[in-house]
Amino acid sequence: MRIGLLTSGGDCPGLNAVIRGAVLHGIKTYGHGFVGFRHGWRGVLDGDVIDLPRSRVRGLAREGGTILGTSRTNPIESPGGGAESIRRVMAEHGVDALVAIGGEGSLAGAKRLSDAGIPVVGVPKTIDNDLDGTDYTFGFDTAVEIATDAMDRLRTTGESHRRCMVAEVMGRHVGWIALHSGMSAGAHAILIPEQRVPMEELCGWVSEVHERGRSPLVVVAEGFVPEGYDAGLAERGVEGDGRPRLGGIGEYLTAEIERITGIETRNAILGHVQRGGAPTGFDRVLATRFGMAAVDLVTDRGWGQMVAIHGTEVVRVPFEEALVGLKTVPQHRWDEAKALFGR
Ligand SMILES: Nc1ncnc2c1ncn2[C@@H]1O[C@H](COP(=O)(O)OP(=O)(O)OP(=O)(O)O)[C@@H](O)[C@H]1O
Ligand SMILES: O=P(O)(O)OC[C@H]1O[C@](O)(CO)[C@@H](O)[C@@H]1O
Ligand SMILES: [Mg+2]
Repeated sequence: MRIGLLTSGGDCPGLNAVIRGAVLHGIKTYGHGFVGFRHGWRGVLDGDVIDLPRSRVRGLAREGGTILGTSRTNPIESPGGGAESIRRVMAEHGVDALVAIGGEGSLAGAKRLSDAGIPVVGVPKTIDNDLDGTDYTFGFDTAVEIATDAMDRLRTTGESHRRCMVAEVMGRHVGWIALHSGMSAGAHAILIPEQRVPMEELCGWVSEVHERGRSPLVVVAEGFVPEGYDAGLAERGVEGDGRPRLGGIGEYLTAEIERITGIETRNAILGHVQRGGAPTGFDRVLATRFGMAAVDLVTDRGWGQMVAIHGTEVVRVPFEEALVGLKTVPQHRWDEAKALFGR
């Protein structure tokens, strides 16, 4: 078979390891051939294709980003989109099947194409870890490592000045990165989109920590909204694709904490640093296994499914099961973390 790979949505560490795992396993085990579509679904619509021989994936497991490039192109509603155009492009390039490596948005597109008869399977990716149907997505562990390292550094400068430090991490709809990096760095408050904490409660935690001689560390996910405030708190307009532009809640909290508690406070927005650079060992292994399993899935003609990890086993999950809703932080995980906030 000749298999076309594409990476779609925000990039994340481990995408290249998926490509390498798929190509090596596919060539060595089955004798398949591989091409890559450039810039996500855009390349599939435009027929923008590169060959992926074994030599092209050498050493890729440790490289960040994606050698194919990515985009947030909608494969159906974009100009030139739809199953018929994609079928035509695949035929022109002799591509028998697609492996879509993406988050919930990109895989929703893959599901619709699969429903329309396109032979496509999925590989779940995102630093946000918000995809249901898999215990982990690769990229998440790397993002947590990067954020933890940044917070360790914020703590030493914070302690030196007896300041409160606010660290804003990614997490548009869910707080997994905030929860894990905050817990790992010993944060005194963690604020996530799933929980609407009032400002008074947050300031209470900050003051208690300061009173016992420590420098408070507050970790906030970009999608957090304090109780009693509306969702438009950090108005920064919208992205090209209509998503609200996030980033800024940390700045807002910093001013509010300083105003309410009188404690000198500083803010750091970690932003895209969390998505850059080499994947951790955990993510390299997960991504490599996902790439290999996706090729097994294609070989078995398991269209309309994605690979996933349940416990330590790589499994197959139908798109329709995996894409029902986002995997949010459950209440008990928040309660567990909250027991360590403040005093
Ligand atoms: N139901 C859908 N049908 C077709 N295309 C979709 C659908 N939902 C989203 N998309 C397309 O997929 C693109 C990527 O989705 P999104 O921006 O959510 O990224 P993602 O793949 O979920 O990855 P991440 O959230 O990690 O960046 C969207 O910009 C949109 O063009
Ligand atoms: O790269 P962009 O378009 O700024 O997107 C940022 C978004 O992508 C993610 O990194 C992954 O979905 C989110 O955490 C963040 O809100
Ligand atoms: Mg998404």
